[in-house]
This record gives sequence, structure tokens and C-alpha cells, in this order.
Amino acid sequence: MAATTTENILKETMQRYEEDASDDKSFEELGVDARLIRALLKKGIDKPTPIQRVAIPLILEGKDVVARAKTGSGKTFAYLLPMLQKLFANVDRKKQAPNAFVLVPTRELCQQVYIEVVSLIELCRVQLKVAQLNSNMQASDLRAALTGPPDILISTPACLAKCLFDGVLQPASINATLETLILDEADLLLSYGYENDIKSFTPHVPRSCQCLLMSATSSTDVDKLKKLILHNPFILTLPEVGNNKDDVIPKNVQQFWISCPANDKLLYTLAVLKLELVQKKVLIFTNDIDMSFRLKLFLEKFGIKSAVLNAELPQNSRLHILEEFNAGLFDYLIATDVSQSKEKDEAPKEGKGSRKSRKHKLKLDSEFGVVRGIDFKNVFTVINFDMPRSVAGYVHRIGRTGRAYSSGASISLVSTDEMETLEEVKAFVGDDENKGSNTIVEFPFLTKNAVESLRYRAEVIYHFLFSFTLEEKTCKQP
Ligand SMILES: Nc1ncnc2c1ncn2[C@@H]1O[C@H](COP(=O)(O)OP(=O)(O)OP(=O)(O)O)[C@@H](O)[C@H]1O
Repeated sequence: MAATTTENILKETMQRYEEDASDDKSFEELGVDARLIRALLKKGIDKPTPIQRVAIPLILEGKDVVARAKTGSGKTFAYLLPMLQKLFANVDRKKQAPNAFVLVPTRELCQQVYIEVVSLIELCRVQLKVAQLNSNMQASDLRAALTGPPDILISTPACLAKCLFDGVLQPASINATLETLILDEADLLLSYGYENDIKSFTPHVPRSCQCLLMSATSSTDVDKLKKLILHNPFILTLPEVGNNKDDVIPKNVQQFWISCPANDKLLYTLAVLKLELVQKKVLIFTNDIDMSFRLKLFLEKFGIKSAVLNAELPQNSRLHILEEFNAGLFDYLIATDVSQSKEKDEAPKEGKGSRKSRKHKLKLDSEFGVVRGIDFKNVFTVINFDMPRSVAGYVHRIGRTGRAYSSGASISLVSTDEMETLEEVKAFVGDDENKGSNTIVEFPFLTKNAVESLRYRAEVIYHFLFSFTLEEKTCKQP
């Protein structure tokens, strides 16, 4: 009987919030602070996305929330706005530790969230201090960052655990002060090997703390975290994402594929870019880091300036490249997500407590972090130079365009070997134009003649580069 009543309440509440998600409420009607609304307007944001319409009122009511919504749906503001609003209400309070923790899986995401929070605070002209931690910081740097203490702490779970272990943060202070705990990209945190780190601080999270889990997919990991962290028994999983493709691939992204011999991928990419068949900015995904460098050099010889982004680059360089790309300093970025390459299968399975295997897993997963959650600004086109190895990889790559209310396109170059993956993608998203907008179809704008007209020059450049790359030892012989 009790279970039925709880089920009914949950059902009714879900219905209410489903209705809220589909109506046209403004930020003001959601109860967002006028300063934050003005700040959003300065960023060109004037109406909430569906996940924001649903999540913001709930979070403002103080509920624990598990928010599941597709990539690029605006989850960051869905938690940042109510979190800041709560802090605005009590700017001058004395405290022993930060009032809010935002935990994310990678350093790039720490940086991304940090930039977003600081810019909102500055635009609102409110005195709040934000600290961003990373695992390269020495205990003295961590101590300095936490002096004050800041109002908001943005960190990976590992770095937070380190602060506790080194005595930089006191469990009692967390227990006395923490009001909001946010786990962003919650579906990734455990797969990044953070379980023990999370377990090391959860006992110190006070029962009164509001906990939010933001995630792009549902998984057993999210359920595990939910059990580990959420205190408030009223947990609402927001009904935005189901298990079908319409829920995960943005409807405003046109998806194309091109059949292309494996050896001609450089040439086809060149043709697509040189003939301006796609709209900028362009994010190109390769499965192999060497190939990304080769592609960069090749395009450069045709006057197309690009940068590479992969987990082998030092983190500072990665952050710098992301910042420059997002600031519009160049239009083409070649990213490698090694988790989509064969190397992933060769990774040793994680043994219990095995330091070595955990390290290896972290390395591979941080490379996956190049794709997941990163908000590449104003990307219109995603090119799969190599097909990702799974439909999930495809969905995450495509999710880098068509973010929030913008539109976008994707083109996948498919060699004979990759046809099987294309078939899987087709089975998932559909390949029949009549089925609706959310399908993958053959790219109609690149003719064989157009490709062939570039072949001779491309081959000359290719041979020139071949000797060049041998000398430089930067790239391998293709
Ligand atoms: N209400 C809005 N209107 C227009 N743009 C928005 C709105 N809210 C957020 N955005 C923009 O949409 C983009 C995607 O938002 P965000 O990074 O929060 O998505 P996400 O759901 O966290 O995606 P992912 O799961 O990939 O991390 C950002 O550039 C953000 O500035």
C-alpha cells in the first residue's frame, strides 16, 4: 500500500514536470534571480532549455535531483543557476569550508565549469570566491586555493580526496559547511576510477546537504552514486531521456555519410573543406593520434589552419587549444578520442586495487574526456574522419554540435572496414529520409569529379610531407 502511494506521488510529480518541460516558461517564471537573468541575456541566452525548465524549480525548492538529459541540452546552467542563487542569498556568511562542491571527471571540465561560474558571478557583480583544483597542485597550492575559504570548489573527486588525505580540508569543516554537492557527468565518474575517492568524502557530507547528479545517460553507475550520495528520499529522475535515438541525438543535427576508400580519407576531408561543402566551425575526429598530426600537416599545405587535441598533449596545451578554438581563433580542430580506437580493447582489465591497471584505465579514460562533456563553442560540423567504434561513441561525437538551440551537421567518412559500424549507427538512428529529420543519409554534395580534381595536387603534397614527416619524426609514414 505504502509503495503504491509513493509510486503514485512519483508518477504525478513526473507528469507535472514533464508538462513543465514542454511548456514555454521563462527564466523569470522559473524563479531565477534577476541578476542571473541579466547575466544570461548578456551571454545571448533568453529562454531556458527543457532540462533547465524542469530542473531549476526543483533545485530551487531544495530537492535532491538526478537530472538525466542528452548531451548539449544545457545541464550546466541547470545546476549552476540555482546553486549561485542559493549562494547569493547569503554572501557574507562566515564559513570553515566551501559551501558548494562541483565535482567533474576531468581537468578540462573543471576549467570549463570554472570559466562559466566566474563569468556569471562577474556579470552579476556579486562577491563570491571560486577555486578550481587539479591533481598537479602541491599541498601548498591546494592550501592556498582553499584559504579564505572559497564559496565554491570545483574539482575532480581524486583531488578532493587528496585534500582530505593531506589535511588541507577538514572533514568536520565539510560537515559543518557544505550545502550543495554536485556531481556533473555522473555517468562517467565511476568509470574514471573515482569510486574510492568519492567514498572517502561521502561520510562527511552532512545530511542537510542538497545533492545533484547530472548525467547524459542512465547507467548502473549513476544508480550506484545515487545510493552512495543522495540523502533526501524524494529523488526525481527527470524524464527527458529515454532509450530511443530521438532522445539522444539532437533533432537539429543533419547526419551524413560518405563512402570513401581508407587510403583516400585525407583527400576526401580536403575536398569537403576546400570546396566549402560544410559550415564552420568544424570538429574532426580521428581514432589515431598520428593520423591527426598527419591530417593537420596535410591541410596546412592547402592553407587550412587547424589544431590537434588529444590526451598526449600536456594538459596546459589542451586547455589553451580549447580556449583558442572556443574564442574563434581558428575554425578547424582535429580531436582524437583514443577510447574509440583498437587500443581500448588492449587495455588490461582493472584488477581490484591494482595501481598499475587503474593508472592505465585513467589514461585511456582521460583521453575519452577529450570528447565527453567538453563544450566546444559554435561547432557547426562534426566530421568523423574515422568511424567511432560504437554507437555510443557516435552519439557523443555528434553531441558536440547542435548544442542547446543551435543547429549542426555531421559527416562520417566510411571505408569498407567501417561499414559494419555504419550499419549499427543506421540501425540506431535510421537511414530513411522519410522517417524524419533524425536520420543518417548519404552526403549528396561531393561528386567523384570534385574529389578527382584535387587528387593530383594532394598526391604531390602527400609525397612532400612523407619525406618531411620522416625527417621531423613527428608523424609516421602513412
Ligand atoms: N537556455 C539556453 N539557451 C541557449 N544556449 C544555452 C542555454 N543553456 C545553455 N546553453 C549553451 O548550450 C551549450 C551546451 O550546454 P552544456 O554544456 O550545459 O550542455 P550539457 O547538457 O552539459 O552537455 P554535455 O552532456 O555534453 O556536457 C553551452 O554552450 C551553453 O552555453
